[in-house]
Amino acid sequence: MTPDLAEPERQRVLIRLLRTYLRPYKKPIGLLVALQLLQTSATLYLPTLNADIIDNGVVKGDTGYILALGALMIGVSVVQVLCNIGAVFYGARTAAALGRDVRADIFGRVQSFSAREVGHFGAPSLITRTTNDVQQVQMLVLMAFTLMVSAPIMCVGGIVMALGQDVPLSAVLLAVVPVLGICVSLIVKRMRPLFRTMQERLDTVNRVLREQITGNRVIRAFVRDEYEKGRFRGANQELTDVSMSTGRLMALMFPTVMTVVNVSSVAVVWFGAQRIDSGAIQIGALTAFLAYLMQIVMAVMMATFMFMMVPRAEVCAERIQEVLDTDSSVVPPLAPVTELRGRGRLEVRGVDFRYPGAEEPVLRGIDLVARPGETTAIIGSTGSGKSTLLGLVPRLFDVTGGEVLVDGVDVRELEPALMARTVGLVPQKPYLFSGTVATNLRYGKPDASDEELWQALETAQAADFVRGLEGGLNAPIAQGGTNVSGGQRQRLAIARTLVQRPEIYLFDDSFSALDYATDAALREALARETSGATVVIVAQRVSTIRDADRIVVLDEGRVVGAGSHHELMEGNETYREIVLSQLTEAEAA
Ligand SMILES: Nc1ncnc2c1ncn2[C@@H]1O[C@H](COP(=O)(O)OP(=O)(O)OP(=O)(O)O)[C@@H](O)[C@H]1O
Repeated sequence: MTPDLAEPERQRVLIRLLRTYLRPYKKPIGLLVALQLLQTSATLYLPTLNADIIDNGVVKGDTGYILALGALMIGVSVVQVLCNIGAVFYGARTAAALGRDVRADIFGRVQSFSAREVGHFGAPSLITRTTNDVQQVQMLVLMAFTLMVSAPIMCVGGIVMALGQDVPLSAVLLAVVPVLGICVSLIVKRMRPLFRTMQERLDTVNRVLREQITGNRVIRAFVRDEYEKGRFRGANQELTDVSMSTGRLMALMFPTVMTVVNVSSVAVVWFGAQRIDSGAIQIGALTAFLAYLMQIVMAVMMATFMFMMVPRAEVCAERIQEVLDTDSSVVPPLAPVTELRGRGRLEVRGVDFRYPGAEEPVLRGIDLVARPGETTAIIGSTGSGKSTLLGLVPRLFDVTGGEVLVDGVDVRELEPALMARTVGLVPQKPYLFSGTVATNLRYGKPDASDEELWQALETAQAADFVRGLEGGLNAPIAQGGTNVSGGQRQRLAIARTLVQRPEIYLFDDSFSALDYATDAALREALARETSGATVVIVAQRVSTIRDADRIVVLDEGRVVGAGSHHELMEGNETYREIVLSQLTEAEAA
């Protein structure tokens, strides 16, 4: 799904992301750079001071000199430590702020997505991108703040200071630095593709896990635990394999670097001893030289650490940017209509709809009108396009042809808040959020009073069951509403829409999990409650819709008939077939 970008392009994506999100933090970044400069200079100065103490204090037995320079060394060390603390503090704070900002923007973008974009990325991948991917970029930033200033200065400064101690001895550096550079870049190069695979496999683990948690009941019912365990084991093993491969490369890095360090230390001591023997340098200079060698190697090591993180962060940045650059296919109107003149007349005019990527449209040339004060029912066989049609009204998707009008205004022109006030959809698979019964019912109208909630519950035939719950309105609801039954969930979802009091009610097969008596009682109460409103009911069950003012029959995405129950029984073969598959001739009459 993620396009495979070329390496330079991927680097540009990371740089663009960092530039955008670091721009507001110029001041703290400037401060931490200054602090890093100071602390690195102090670090570089210390071995020279040490050499001075040895050569001019210890060797000559000058205690006063040792004390004076010792005090200076303590002062320099204090400056170094304080600057380091300050730099780490500002670095961590800025990196955390960057992470927060990127996460907020991804979340905002995902919220604007229609079902089409969510389907394109997949929920697990969107979650990984918002959490893990952002964290990788955040970690790189933190590392860069600590090292980007200090590592190059340490490296170059170390070389300059080493040259200052003894030029011929510095020839050792000519061999050490390139050898280190080559070893490290070879290892990093091999790591890049592995990191990309690692993020993708992490996505897979998340997907499998999510599916297994969501589908837990089905897995139990089919006793497929072993099969699912195997599936997870496979995904988990693949992630482990790629992690092991990167781990092995990282493990290779340390012995390689340490070998170079040790060999070069021996070389420095060997040549240094000869230089001391010949009187060219003093013992202090050799000590300082060794310290600078260590600083140079440490700088290269730290830079390597950072570069090891770059490929992974690049992959993550690309995945983050992909989400941020994706526009919702349901675009908010440029000049939104904020008020409607009417009571919620719904008209579907010549509507076609094709799902993204599908060859055939699922709806073709649909015309229908649902008027205020009337109940319009839509019936049709499974897969005939009923849910799709309802979804076009609150713009879960936008039509691919024709138009959907509310009080004569195209829904694509409506201000989202006005849309929410006007159209209330009870989806086929209602979703309840974690919280309480009350927080769920107030979802569309946060200021609704308890009386309003109870009234909606009464109408939805859910009052008795809520009264029976411990805590009543404050009874806890689990994520997805998994701690209530399917029928109870449906009724709570109906009550939630009733609390909102929209002008157009869309019930998508919302009575399917109810028994006949509850279904009838609910429809009767609903008729009283929603009188004056436009009600559209999608149902499979004939008894649910036979009393509707108008019944629209859908077949393979087309309207094949419309009228009252009796009219359709007389003249519509598709309707007759559906009805007679559920009722006898006598019952249907
Ligand atoms: N997200 C989607 N992507 C692609 N095709 C889809 C999608 N959702 C539904 N479809 C297809 O569109 C057609 C109509 O589906 P829809 O859910 O609207 O039917 P329905 O009449 O509501 O069915 P049911 O009575 O079973 O709920 C089906 O053939 C289905 O395969």
